[in-house]
Amino acid sequence: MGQASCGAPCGAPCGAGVSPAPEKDADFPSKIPNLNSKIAYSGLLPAGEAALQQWEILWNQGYRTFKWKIGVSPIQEELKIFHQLVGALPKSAKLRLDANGGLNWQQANAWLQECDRIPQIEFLEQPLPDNQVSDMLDLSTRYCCAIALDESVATIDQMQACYRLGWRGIFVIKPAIAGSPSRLRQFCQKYNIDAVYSSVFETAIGRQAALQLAALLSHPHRAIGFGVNHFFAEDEATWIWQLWNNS
Ligand SMILES: O=C(O)CCC(=O)c1ccccc1C(=O)O
Repeated sequence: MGQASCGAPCGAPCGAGVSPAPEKDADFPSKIPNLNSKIAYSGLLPAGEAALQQWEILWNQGYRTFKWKIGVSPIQEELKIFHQLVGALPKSAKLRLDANGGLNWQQANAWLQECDRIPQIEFLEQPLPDNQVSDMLDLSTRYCCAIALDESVATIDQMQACYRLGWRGIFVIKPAIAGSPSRLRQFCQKYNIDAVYSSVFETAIGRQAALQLAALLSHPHRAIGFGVNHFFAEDEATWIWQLWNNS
């Protein structure tokens, strides 16, 4: 769990412990049985300038947390779009930045400096390549902005290794690739992991299984990363639900 203040030198309120505002479940009522819970979804934005148009469409569908990919174009270009995006987003919105391990040390520091000035930023995800966990631990002590690990914690063994190394920040968990659901449940519950459950664009069946785990184990104040259906030409969840209810 995040704490109220991180002790970083900026003195600003720390994002790590701040609960995102309660959100409307974007897929509510769910087309999948037994998933009509109050879990909020994070809407995935396209990389680059396209995000400037897309966020509002998702906002109007009920999304209040968004994820934007960074580390794709030159940093100065991305920072410019980032400031436009943050300026356009309502103050109550939350924005997650996902670098997919695409930044170097200097760029990660530059992004975190920017993030520390912007309260809407919920976290920066996987700033450095997956094998640079010690450097990400180091980064997490330098800034208020929370950091999430994703590629570094792809499997349960990796989650355990990072926990042993001292990682107490956010774990982005992809149930479809993590491994045994019962081991995953044990790990999350035993160590009270600050978990963000997230999609890997799985099939409708994989999505249903992942959402069930997410409903059980997700940090209650964090949106889950399953707001991805707009990236598919067809809504598989609808398709499979119709298949099962064709009587
Ligand atoms: O996590 C989310 O919010 C959306 C899902 C997402 O970003 C994603 C989807 C498929 C494969 C990799 C990733 C990723 O987190 O990098």
